[in-house]
Parts: sequence; C-alpha cells; structure tokens
Amino acid sequence: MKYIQAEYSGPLNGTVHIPGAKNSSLALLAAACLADNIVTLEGIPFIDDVRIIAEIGRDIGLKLQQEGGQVIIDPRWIHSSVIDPGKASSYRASYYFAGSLLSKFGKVTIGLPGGDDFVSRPIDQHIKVFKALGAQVHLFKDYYVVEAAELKGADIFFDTITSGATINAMLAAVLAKGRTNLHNAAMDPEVCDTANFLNRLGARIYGAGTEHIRIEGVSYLDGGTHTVIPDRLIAGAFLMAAGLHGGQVTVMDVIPEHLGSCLAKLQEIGMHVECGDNQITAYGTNLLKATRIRTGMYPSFATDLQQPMTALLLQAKGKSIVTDRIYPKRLAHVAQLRRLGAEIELRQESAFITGGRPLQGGWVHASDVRAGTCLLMAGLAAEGYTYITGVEHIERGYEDVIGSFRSIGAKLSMHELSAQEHLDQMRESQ
Ligand SMILES: CC(=O)N[C@H]1[C@@H](OP(=O)(O)OP(=O)(O)OC[C@H]2O[C@@H](n3ccc(=O)[nH]c3=O)[C@H](O)[C@@H]2O)O[C@H](CO)[C@@H](O)[C@@H]1O
Ligand SMILES: C=C(OP(=O)(O)O)C(=O)O
Repeated sequence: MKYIQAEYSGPLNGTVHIPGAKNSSLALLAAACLADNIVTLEGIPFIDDVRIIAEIGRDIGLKLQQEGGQVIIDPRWIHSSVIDPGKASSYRASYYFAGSLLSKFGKVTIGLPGGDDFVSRPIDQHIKVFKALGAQVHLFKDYYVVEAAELKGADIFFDTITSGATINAMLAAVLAKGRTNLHNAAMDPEVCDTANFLNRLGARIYGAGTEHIRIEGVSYLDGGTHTVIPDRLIAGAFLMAAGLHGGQVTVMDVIPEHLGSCLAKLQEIGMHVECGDNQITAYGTNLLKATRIRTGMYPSFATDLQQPMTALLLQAKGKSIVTDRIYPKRLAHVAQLRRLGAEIELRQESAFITGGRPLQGGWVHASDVRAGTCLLMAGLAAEGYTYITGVEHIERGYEDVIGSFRSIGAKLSMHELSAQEHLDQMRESQ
C-alpha cells in the first residue's frame, strides 16, 4: 500500500503549471462518443479516472490514443452501449456515458456511479432528465438501463442545482428532436466547457453559464478539436498552500475568473492576490485572519475547495467556521486533522476551528481526493513527519501530486507500506 510522507516545509514558494480540469475532462471524454468523426482533446490530465474511461471506451469499441495531454478519439467504431458495472462504479462521472450513449444509440446499460464516497450522492436529477426526454429508466441493484425509442426535447426544471445533471442533460438532449430548455441549470465553468465543445462539433446549445440553457436538437455531430479548461480546484489549493507559512505561489495557465469566490476568501483572511491574464500569484502572511466558509454551487465557494481551506484555516488565529452546504457531511478530514493536534470540533454540520495552534505529524488517512489535499497541506505545516494513506483517492484527481507540490518547495515523498507495516500502523493508531 502506498503512502505519502510529508515533512514540515516552511513557506512554500514557486510557480506551478495547472493541468486540464479533471471534472471537465470526464465530461468531454464521454461527450466525444456523440461525434460521428474524429475528436482531438488537448490538455486531458493523466489521472486514474481518465485511465478507467480509456478502458471503458476500448471495451465498447471507441478508438482512443493518449499521448501527453492529447487524446485522439475515433467514436465511429463504438459497437456496444453496455458498460461494465465494476468499471462504471469505480468513478463518479460514469453517468456521462449514460447521457451520451442513450443519445446516440437509444439504449445504455451501465453500473451505478461510484467516485468519492464522502456522502450519499443521489442521481435522481439525472434520471428525471432521461425520463423528461422520453426514456424509460430501469434500476437494478448495481446497474441501470436507460432506453428510448426516440428522445424528444422537453422543459426541465432541476429541483436542485447540479453540475453533473446539467451536463448530462446537454449530452442526452443534443441529438433529441426539437428544443430542450433547462431551468435552474448549474453555471459551472465545466458546464460551459462541455457546451463549447459540443457546439464546436455542431451542437446548438445556448446560454451555458447562466441558469437557463436552451438546446436545439441536431441530427449529427462532426469531429473537431478542443482544449479542456484548466483545473480551478487544483489551482485554488495551490494558492491556499501559499498561505500556510507566508509563502508566495504562482499558478500558471489558469482562468482567474473561475476562482473569484476563492480569491475573495483568501483576501478576506489577509492574503494578497495578484491576477494576470492567465496566472495568479498568492502571497501568504504570518497573520492570517479567521473566517466563515459556506460552500455553494458556482460561483459560490466550491465544496471541492472546502477541505484544503480547512487546512489553511488551522493557521489563522481565532475561530473559523466551515459549513458545506453542498455536501453537509463532507467532513471526514476533520477527525484526521485532529490526529495531528488540530483544535477543531464538529457541531451539527459545521466544523469549528480554533486556528493558530501548532500541529504535530502523525498517520492520517485520505478518504477522498480533496481530503487528501487538505491532509497533505496540514502535513507540510505540522512539525515532524506526517504519513498519508489513501493515496489512490488523491491520484484520482492529481497527475503528479508529489512533483507539483515539490516544485514549490514541499518536502513530500511517496513510499510503499508492507502488509505487516500497515497492520502495525493500524494497531498503533487505534
Ligand atoms: C466529476 C465531477 O464533476 N464531480 C464534481 C461534481 O459532482 P456532481 O456533478 O456529482 O455533483 P452535483 O453538482 O451534481 O451535486 C450538487 C448537489 O446536487 C445534489 N444532487 C446532484 C445530482 C442529483 O441527481 N441529485 C442531487 O440531489 C448533490 O447531492 C449535491 O448536493 O460537482 C460536485 C459539486 O460541485 C463536486 O464536488 C464534484 O467534484
Ligand atoms: C468529489 C470529487 O470528485 P468526484 O465527483 O469525481 O467523486 C472531487 O473532485 O472533489
């Protein structure tokens, strides 16, 4: 079993190139199945979720070549819309194959989505979309089947704002007959990126980035080339890392507008932020101020930045409160931070942090990708050594977590734990 060793690193300084967004890439790769010609995607990160998509793609006949960040996809050879349940369940965004293959072939059989298992993550809004477009949905224990003789445009009001179901609705409706209106749609950059990509192939999607999206169905999508947007969540975490001990970190190749609420919070706690056209520099200070974080859907403060922000707030003198309104129970990292000596309490669905207390290294476990970033940051700020297990979760989101953090001076290394050492470590931590 792998683990990451993090050592107290003092201020972090340097420049990091930000890779393409995981959450956009997962949508774009499934969206590419809709094309009737060759698609080239640039900037796709080489992460575990993408490797699984490549496997799923190959199983169903999709020809896919990946070299560096470039992925060339030939969807003309897809011969099946039955997706291995185990593979679909090993990551969250497999539901995008449901939207795209339903749209293209009229039927899809697919495992229930997996992914970061921090809370229950319903797919009722995805199902609502498929049904509204005229499909039947049959749910089984660990897979579901969606089928439609014909998909017809519809008016769909989301009960709650969801980026996944908004993207899936675009995938399912893009080839449907007539007009689809999505109301209460998510406005995330990943929604816009998917709409821009589909439009480049010939789709007619209007209004992405607002709460009302209109899709005029077309009968054919051509091939084309598209570059995925930069990962705003990785960028945000690196900017936060600058705040740990008064460092200075520049993130390159980003879209600063995608990080508005994050930058505002960093400034609110006393950090200085400078934005260029496609780069941001954050300057830390040793006098961080406590604050209140409430996550929300874009453009509010992202739930995926909540955990790294919690690590940073351990350094801010005074009482901070963190509430995750998107996933109220996404707080597993709190118990782990306490193992490092953090003074942080859970009351109802908020974390109450008393910042400015010293942290001591120890063994901790990352239960999802952002919990991993949080623990890594806390480990870099703690005295001594911190050992982080659950590396497989971190690698779902980061192509080279060690290399990228090292480039700003973080003392990190990857190690292998034998089965016996793992048992000893579990016994010790009980
Ligand atoms: C692969 C991917 O892009 N993952 C991101 C995506 O997940 P994902 O797309 O799955 O999350 P959603 O945007 O759909 O979820 C937003 C909210 O809607 C709720 N909901 C969602 C769908 C549904 O059918 N019913 C329902 O009630 C969820 O429980 C949550 O409270 O957005 C989340 C919220 O920004 C991020 O944390 C994830 O990193
Ligand atoms: C929750 C996340 O991912 P996923 O939706 O793929 O599980 C995340 O990226 O923080």
